[in-house]
Amino acid sequence: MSGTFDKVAWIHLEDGKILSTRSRGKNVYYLPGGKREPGETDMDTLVREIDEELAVTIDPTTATHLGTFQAQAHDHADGVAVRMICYTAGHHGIPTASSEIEEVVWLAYADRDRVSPVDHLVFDHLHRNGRLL
Ligand SMILES: Nc1nc2c([nH]c(=O)n2[C@H]2C[C@H](O)[C@@H](COP(=O)(O)OP(=O)(O)OP(=O)(O)O)O2)c(=O)[nH]1
Repeated sequence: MSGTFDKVAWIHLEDGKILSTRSRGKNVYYLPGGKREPGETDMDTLVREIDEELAVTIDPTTATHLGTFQAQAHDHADGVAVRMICYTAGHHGIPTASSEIEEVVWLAYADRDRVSPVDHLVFDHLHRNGRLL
C-alpha cells in the first residue's frame, strides 16, 4: 500500500519540553493530533482531535503554523507517508489522557529516539530554534 496520511498536530512546548502522547499498544510517542475528516479545515481537525485525545480546548485565534513535515508513517508499510501540519496554539484545560491514550508525557530533545520518524523532523526543527532543549 502507498499513500499519504493527512494529519494536523499540536505543538505544545513548556520549559523546553514538548507534550507527547502514547496510544494504547504503541511503543513510540506521537505528537497529539490526528487525521483530517472530509471538509475539515486545519483548525477544525486540530480542535476536534485535541479535545478527543487530551480533553483540552484549543483557541484557534492564537494558532500559529510552525511547519509541515513529511516522513514514513509509523507502523505502516514502507512507502506510506504521513504529512503533518503542525501548529502552536493557546488552550484551556489541563491535558488529560483520554481512553485511546495510555500516557501523556513531556519529552526533551534527548528523547528523540522514542518518537516516530516524522517527529524526528519536528524535534530537529525545534531544537535548532532553541525551543526544544
Ligand atoms: N498524531 C500523530 N500521528 C503520527 C505521528 N507520527 C506518525 O508516524 N503518525 C502516524 C501514525 C500512523 O502511521 C499515521 C496515521 O495515523 P492513524 O491515526 O491512522 O494511525 P493508526 O492507523 O495507527 O491509527 P488507528 O486508525 O488505528 O487509530 O500517522 C505523530 O507524531 N502524531
